[in-house]
Amino acid sequence: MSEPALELKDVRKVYRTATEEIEVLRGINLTVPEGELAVIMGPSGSGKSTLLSIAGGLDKPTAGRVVVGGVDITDMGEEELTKIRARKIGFVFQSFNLIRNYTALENVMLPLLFTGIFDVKEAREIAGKMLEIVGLKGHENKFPSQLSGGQQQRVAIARALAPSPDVVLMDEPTGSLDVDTAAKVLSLVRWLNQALGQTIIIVTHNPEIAELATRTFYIRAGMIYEEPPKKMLIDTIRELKAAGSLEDIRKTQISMLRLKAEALERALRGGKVDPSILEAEVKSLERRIERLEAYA
Ligand SMILES: Nc1ncnc2c1ncn2[C@@H]1O[C@H](COP(=O)(O)OP(=O)(O)OP(=O)(O)O)[C@@H](O)[C@H]1O
Repeated sequence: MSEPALELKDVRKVYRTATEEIEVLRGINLTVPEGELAVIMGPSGSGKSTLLSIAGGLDKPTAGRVVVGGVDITDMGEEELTKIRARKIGFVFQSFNLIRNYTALENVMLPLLFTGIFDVKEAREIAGKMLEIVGLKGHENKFPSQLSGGQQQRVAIARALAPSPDVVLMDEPTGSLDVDTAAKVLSLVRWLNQALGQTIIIVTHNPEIAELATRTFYIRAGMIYEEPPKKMLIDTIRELKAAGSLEDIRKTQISMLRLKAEALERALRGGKVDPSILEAEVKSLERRIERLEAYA
């Protein structure tokens, strides 16, 4: 049984300026089960970025609850939230947001170190594997300025996925890329969702991105609506089954998930993690491992 990777319960957001109040979100109920690739569309100014910031714990709702991987993050303080975000939520932005004077490998290592559960050696190992998975083997020591736009976005995707978060949130991930590069990045995103079982939520204007979705939502006038499911991604799944390296990548992902579970248990023994939160985290990791083993 899939559990929700993300739940928004009656989320409201009101922005107050000196002269007016804008109610951008008017009671959003959204459940994205584990393993889905959900796309949220909507016109400019409809509140897509606001929704994503709230889902990712970067901003607080005016009312309502936000639950990520079984953990309610709504009222968490900034210190706890920073670590929870690093372990449970990955972000990919339109403008890549890589650190200029860090190499590709160091950029991917950074969120792993922020989790507070991995040491430098483990972070380096996982970061190297993730860069390989996104097709950037051999580029580990390059700085962002030495990489193309598409390569930089792949580093950002590796960075978001490296801690095996419950959910990866992407805000217009191809908005800065030309058409061909965008298509390549999108097929990588779809492939990562299918191969790794990674839950991904994308907000976008671009109707082409909705073609990738296992679920499509529209946001309009502060409310969210789900579109009926489109065709299954049968061709992609066939394609993926035919790919020789898929098995190896799933094994790599399983080993990364196990490493994270071990690191969490170590952190618990060291008193670094709240035990009530840890239980939900370890369970969600176990479910992902089971799902990946079942694919094989
Ligand atoms: N910090 C803020 N203070 C006041 N109003 C804000 C703030 N952030 C966003 N808004 C307003 O909230 C509304 C929703 O903005 P948001 O960026 O979430 O929309 P969006 O759907 O992501 O738009 P786009 O597709 O153009 O990026 C807009 O009217 C915007 O002006």
